[in-house]
Amino acid sequence: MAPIAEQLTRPAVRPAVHPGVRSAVRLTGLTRSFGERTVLDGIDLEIPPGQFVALLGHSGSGKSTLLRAVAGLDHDTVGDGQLVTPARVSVVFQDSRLLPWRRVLDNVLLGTRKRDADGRDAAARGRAALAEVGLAGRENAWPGQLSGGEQQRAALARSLVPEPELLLADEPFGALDALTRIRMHTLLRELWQRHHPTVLLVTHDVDEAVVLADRVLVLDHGRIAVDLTIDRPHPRSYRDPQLGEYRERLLAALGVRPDGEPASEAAQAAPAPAPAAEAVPDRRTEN
Ligand SMILES: Nc1ncnc2c1ncn2[C@@H]1O[C@H](COP(=O)(O)OP(=O)(O)OP(=O)(O)O)[C@@H](O)[C@H]1O
Repeated sequence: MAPIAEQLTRPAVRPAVHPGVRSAVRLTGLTRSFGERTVLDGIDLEIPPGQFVALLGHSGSGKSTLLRAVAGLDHDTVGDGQLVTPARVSVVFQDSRLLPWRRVLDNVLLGTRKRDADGRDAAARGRAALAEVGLAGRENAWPGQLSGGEQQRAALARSLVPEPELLLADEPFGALDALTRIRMHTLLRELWQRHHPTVLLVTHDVDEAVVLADRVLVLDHGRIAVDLTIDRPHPRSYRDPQLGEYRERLLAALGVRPDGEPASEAAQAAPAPAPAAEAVPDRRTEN
């Protein structure tokens, strides 16, 4: 066995990349620790190409750690296990991470070659991505001239330019007001429909998870404690009673009553209140 000092500096296993293959995300025995604390404890998970997955869990349960591992960004953890991801991966965070001294189009094109392998002009792709997220005409704006929601739209546009096979999103709407968040749900689902990347969305918001995702995972004590298929067609509405059932199951798994009280204090489970509804349109009809 390696000495402790060596173990502590042993880098986490990097994702193996399969270029050119529209591959699944595959985690086998994934373990990640910070010092003595094991945050991910032998996670096995397979996500087929094109699936939209939401990841829920209590604060500190390791959601971001899992996402960072999949993104290959977990430089300060130690770990083990196997990780296979597609070649083209984009990440969107809670803050847009736009560079304030670069105009919006330049931000969207950051790190992109002027022409891609097929000879397509990057600037044209950047403009098209901005148009897709509703920011046509804002190419020359400074990030500081955009609202919070617009900045997140620009971050989504930036994530689209490399045509990702896997889109990782760490609470991308967490800092937005409720109405903007609902609009962003619609946008994200539309972008998914059009480009069909595999999506792993970290969120605290059970409603966001059930209205957007086709599969919801709950992370607890370093393991996937719940793996739930949301078998409802799109467009979905928060008012859908069957979505309400999924919501209650997930809240129960998180130890929360539908009225927001901790489950341990629940003498009786109260029925779920119906939140303000807005359909998330989706041109595809799913079974
Ligand atoms: N760089 C770090 N050094 C030490 N501990 C860390 C580090 N990053 C995360 N942790 C710890 O790992 C645990 C999981 O953190 P993580 O950010 O993955 O949780 P999370 O589920 O995403 O939480 P939240 O929902 O609050 O964002 C936490 O206890 C956190 O304190």
